[in-house]
Amino acid sequence: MAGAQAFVTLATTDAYSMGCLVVGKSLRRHGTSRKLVAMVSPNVSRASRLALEDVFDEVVVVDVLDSRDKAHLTWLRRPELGVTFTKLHCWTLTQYTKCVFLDADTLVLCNVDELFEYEELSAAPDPGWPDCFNSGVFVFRPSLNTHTQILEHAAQHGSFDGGDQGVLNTFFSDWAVKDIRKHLPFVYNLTAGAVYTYLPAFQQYGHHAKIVHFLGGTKPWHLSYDPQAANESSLRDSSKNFMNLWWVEYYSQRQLQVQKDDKNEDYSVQQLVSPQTHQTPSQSQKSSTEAHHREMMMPSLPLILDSLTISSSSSEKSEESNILFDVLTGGETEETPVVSPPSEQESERTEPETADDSATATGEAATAETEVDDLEHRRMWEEGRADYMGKDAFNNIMRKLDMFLD
Ligand SMILES: O=c1ccn([C@@H]2O[C@H](COP(=O)(O)OP(=O)(O)O[C@H]3O[C@H](CO)[C@@H](O)[C@H](O)[C@H]3O)[C@@H](O)[C@H]2O)c(=O)[nH]1
Ligand SMILES: [Mn+2]
Repeated sequence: MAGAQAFVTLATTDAYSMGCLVVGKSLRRHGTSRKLVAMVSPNVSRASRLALEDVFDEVVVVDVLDSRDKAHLTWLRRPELGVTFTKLHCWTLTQYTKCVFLDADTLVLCNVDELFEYEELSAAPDPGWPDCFNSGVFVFRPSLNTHTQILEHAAQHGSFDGGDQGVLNTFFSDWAVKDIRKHLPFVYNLTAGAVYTYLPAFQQYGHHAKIVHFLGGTKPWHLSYDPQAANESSLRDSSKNFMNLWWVEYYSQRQLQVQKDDKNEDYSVQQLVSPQTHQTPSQSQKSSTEAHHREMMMPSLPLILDSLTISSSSSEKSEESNILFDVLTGGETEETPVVSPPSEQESERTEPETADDSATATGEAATAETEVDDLEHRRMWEEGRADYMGKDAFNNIMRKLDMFLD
């Protein structure tokens, strides 16, 4: 049998912990069957760690590795990135046979468990220099041997960008040309900047986005929720909408509560395996920590999803996701038509099929067709394949939320 597999992320500060929380929640929302591991440095606060333990199977404390490569980092104008060397510790997680690393500034939009079919080292091209891979999303095999080799390589050759991406690209130096199967499709590491640099491609393929990466100096947690963007449907605002979607995921507390309860079944087993990484606080401790965490780190934002996921007392997970679906997308309670940005399927569908149909027949056919569409939409949603660029675009979701909260 194949050994355990895990998604891994990293935070060396409380701010990046907010990102990790969203990575974990978005993976759970889309029903991953793999373990979730967060690596944190010792300075990450207890409140942040406890919040992470609610979502992740393991929270592993790792030492901070610093590249101390000030020259290169200053040149990159991101002096803080030396700590990204800490990422290299992911190779020590040998309790897993294969892992997928996700930067703390990524947001998962659908189930991406198929990534485990790829081999080390698989990654998507970096948008700035596509012969380099971006190290925000990559598939790897934990191995102490590889870990030592990479650290030795780093000590000897340094990093051309001062961060982990430079080291990893010179270590796995044949990535660009050796084996195309190790090139992940760009939709697994879609950088918000791609929207601006190649808008027509984004219009063509943006629907297939699977993981968004907020690469660069401005992270979602630096900004606050922007209702303005939520009301705009221009594709150029998609990166802002992704930011808003990030905040919705961040606040999805109740949703998390239910999934956490589901997870608890094997929580104790996990504890036996790795007692050093798991201090399980009591339920009341957890919720007060959660509240504390929110007070400490969250700016003043409406707790949208708290009031949204009203059905969290239900123990049926599928029922839960149906109700969430209804509230987010209109579903059975739909009163006004959802306005979607124009898309090919959309415009085809609204065109009358034949001009000589009687009004009643057309009406009936249209109703039947809408029902089929609704069912298909619901099925896609339940499979974790929400259409964030179309029907489930943030502005549509917000419109429904506003209706619901009124
Ligand atoms: O103070 C920090 C900085 C980074 N990180 C972690 O390291 C990752 C990478 O840093 P990030 O700020 O996300 O870098 P990017 O803006 O994504 O920049 C690029 O350059 C980095 C340095 O080479 C690579 O690690 C990234 O994958 C690559 O996308 C983060 O997501 C976190 O997981 C921390 O925990 N604390
Ligand atoms: Mn990143």
